[in-house]
Amino acid sequence: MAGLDDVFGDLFSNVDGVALFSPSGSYYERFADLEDVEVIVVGTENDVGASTFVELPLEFEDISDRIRFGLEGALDQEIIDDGDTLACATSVFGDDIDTVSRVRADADNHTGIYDLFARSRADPEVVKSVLELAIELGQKGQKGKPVGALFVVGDAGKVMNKSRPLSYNPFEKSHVHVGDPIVDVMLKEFSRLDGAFVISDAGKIVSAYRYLEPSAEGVDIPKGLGARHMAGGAITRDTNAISIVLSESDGLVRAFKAGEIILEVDPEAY
Ligand SMILES: Nc1ncnc2c1ncn2[C@@H]1O[C@H](COP(=O)(O)OP(=O)(O)OP(=O)(O)O)[C@@H](O)[C@H]1O
Ligand SMILES: [Mn+2]
Repeated sequence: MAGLDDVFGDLFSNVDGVALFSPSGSYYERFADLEDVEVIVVGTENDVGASTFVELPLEFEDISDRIRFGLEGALDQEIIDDGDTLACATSVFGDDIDTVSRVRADADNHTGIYDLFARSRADPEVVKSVLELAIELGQKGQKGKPVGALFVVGDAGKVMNKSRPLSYNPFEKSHVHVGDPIVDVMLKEFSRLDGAFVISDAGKIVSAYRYLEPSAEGVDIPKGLGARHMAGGAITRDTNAISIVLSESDGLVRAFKAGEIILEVDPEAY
């Protein structure tokens, strides 16, 4: 099998580092004695107590999203340099690591998936909570029926200025935050209603029922998507908010930042 080692060995020869995605403790330990190899652990939790760690907001089902998040995070945290080549080891089929990808960290080829969480106006935990809520809503729907929803997160003052109420605001005088289980139930209940939810940087629900009126000029959203996605994308170009949109028609959750679509996830995969 020496021949195969030569061929597959190219995948990890001369790499600048190894990124282990959610390794088990025993897997991680096997790297401890290797010399001259920088080991970066990427995962939703640092179970193995690695000293170099990039936290994932969720275990991205899409492998390229998972790897991009890890590399963009490692670049941002200055763990690796632009142009470094990494062997990224992750699991595709089961719980154990079964796949190695050789990937070059290219700062110019920046998807913004890490920035969406770590470099948005809103608190990363707030972005994560809203994304989880949208995924859950996509899985369950409202009383079994598919439901759509639009969450605009961060820079709430400006978002309020670029929108108008469709109805009375049920959150008018309340001081409630996303992530609170009762609030999550309320948000799911109100998702039947028209318009957008506006959420502050700190996660306070500022309003429901907002009709967004951003200028949609020059905003590029995937073909086939309608007014909800157009408004959700455009508001993130006119303000420093990000938006998370659940589509009633195709069931996918999409995130927008700076007028661009950054992430697309299928709730059924979680
Ligand atoms: N500018 C807007 N601001 C807030 N909500 C909006 C806006 N435009 C549309 N919506 C909401 O989106 C809903 C669906 O509109 P539409 O079908 O055109 O969007 P879509 O992008 O195709 O979304 P979906 O994939 O869920 O159908 C509307 O009923 C309304 O509640
Ligand atoms: Mn539609």
